[in-house]
Amino acid sequence: MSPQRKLLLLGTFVHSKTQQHLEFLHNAAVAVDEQGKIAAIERDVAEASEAQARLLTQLGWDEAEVDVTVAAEGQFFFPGFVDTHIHAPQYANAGIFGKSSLLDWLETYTFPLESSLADLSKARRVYTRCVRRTLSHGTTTATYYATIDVAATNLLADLCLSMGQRAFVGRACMDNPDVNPDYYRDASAAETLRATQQTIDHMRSIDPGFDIVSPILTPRFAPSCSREAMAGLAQLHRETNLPIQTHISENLGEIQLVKSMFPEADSYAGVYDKYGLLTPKTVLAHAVHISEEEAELIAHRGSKVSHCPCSNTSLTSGPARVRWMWDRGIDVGLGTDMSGGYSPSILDAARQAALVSRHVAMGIHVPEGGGAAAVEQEKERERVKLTVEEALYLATRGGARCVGLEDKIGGFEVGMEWDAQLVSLSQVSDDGGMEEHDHGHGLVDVFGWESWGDRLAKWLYNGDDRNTKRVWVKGRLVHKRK
Ligand SMILES: Nc1nc2[nH]cnc2c(=O)[nH]1
Ligand SMILES: [Zn+2]
Repeated sequence: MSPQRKLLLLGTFVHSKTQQHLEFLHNAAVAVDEQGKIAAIERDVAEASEAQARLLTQLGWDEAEVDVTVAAEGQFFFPGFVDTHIHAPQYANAGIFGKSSLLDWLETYTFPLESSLADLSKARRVYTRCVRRTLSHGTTTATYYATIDVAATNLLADLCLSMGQRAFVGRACMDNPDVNPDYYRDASAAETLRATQQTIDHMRSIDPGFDIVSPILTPRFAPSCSREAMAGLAQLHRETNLPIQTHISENLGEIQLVKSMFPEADSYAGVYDKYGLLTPKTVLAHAVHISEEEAELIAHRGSKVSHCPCSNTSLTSGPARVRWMWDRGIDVGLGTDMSGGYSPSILDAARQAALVSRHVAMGIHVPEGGGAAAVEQEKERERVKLTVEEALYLATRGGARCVGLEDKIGGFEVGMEWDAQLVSLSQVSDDGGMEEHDHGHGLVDVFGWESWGDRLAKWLYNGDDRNTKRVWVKGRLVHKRK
């Protein structure tokens, strides 16, 4: 890859300071070095030009070696989104799920599509589009499931690297002949491990430090794996410290299936724990129906949860309880779970997380007739609702923690990497029209009197890819909207 130029970004920067608070840096400047790292931040200067001059002097950088990007009025820089759970091959099915729920959806829609991507020209089309599309929605890091096919999985890794999306790429492991169809499964546990190793070797050859693209060990979900395959993947994790991803407790039928298949375990989480897969580097997608004991076990092991609200609604899996998981000390991020979820957008996932938390609130029974119990339940209803700040935290820093990148991405701090998006919200002109340059800027209208907090709320609830003008990963410009 050709060496990158240094960057200087000027204007308003917004990021999560904590889970509950956004921080707004106005008239600020961020300097990014050739390695894509934030070298310095200057805040609260009177004018952008002053910030620029100060930073260049402080760093000893020459103006000629720096590319400058200025966020105009109504624009701001925001950390790139982290999608902690997405199926790249299923992109071709986004929106196609009818009235299915998990187990029949897998059989009817998903396995046939995934197996067809052994055709590499088809895989290239779908994967190229998936990476481009998610980048255009501001996803700078994606934790992908691929398929069982080694060549197509390696191709996905190649495409992420060449298009510049930070990615964890997992070959789907599924060797159980009783659950997986004959036309789409690994021949044996040994084959599962051998094929997985081939994808690890490939990713090491294209990105030796796993800087942009990293393998992730991917037992599809307990029912699709033999005990030997799960134990073997856990052994591989202990040898390599590679991350792990899988699904857990998404659907009631699935939970029954796990119970009948693994009588030796106390629970679904107990199956993964028994076979060594519950680790601090494990991301568990869904966790809709986990019990108190399972939550305690997951928290104790330090495993993370990818909350996939769009998928959980689309496949009628159920409403996952983010506040409840946070209360128990579980780190949570967001996943599109495309195409269980129909949307490729993490902004959309954040919005749906906020809405689903309100459904959780509405499900809390408030006894009639008032009294202390009713007051408590009313308070609880309020408490479980996610705020705008919390939803945007889930989309950025929360996701970064889930995938072990909290020191590198998710916020703007010196030493972190420049994974960011430039967001633009339309300014309404005095006559109620749009400012000339704002045509085609999407659904968000800013009148000018809104606080910055309110602007972010408008973006969360009505924003889309039309608002994402530029996207960078590790300092490299990876998407630009005309
Ligand atoms: N949502 C979802 N759940 C799964 N469980 C096993 N495989 C899948 C999948 O592809 N999507
Ligand atoms: Zn999934």
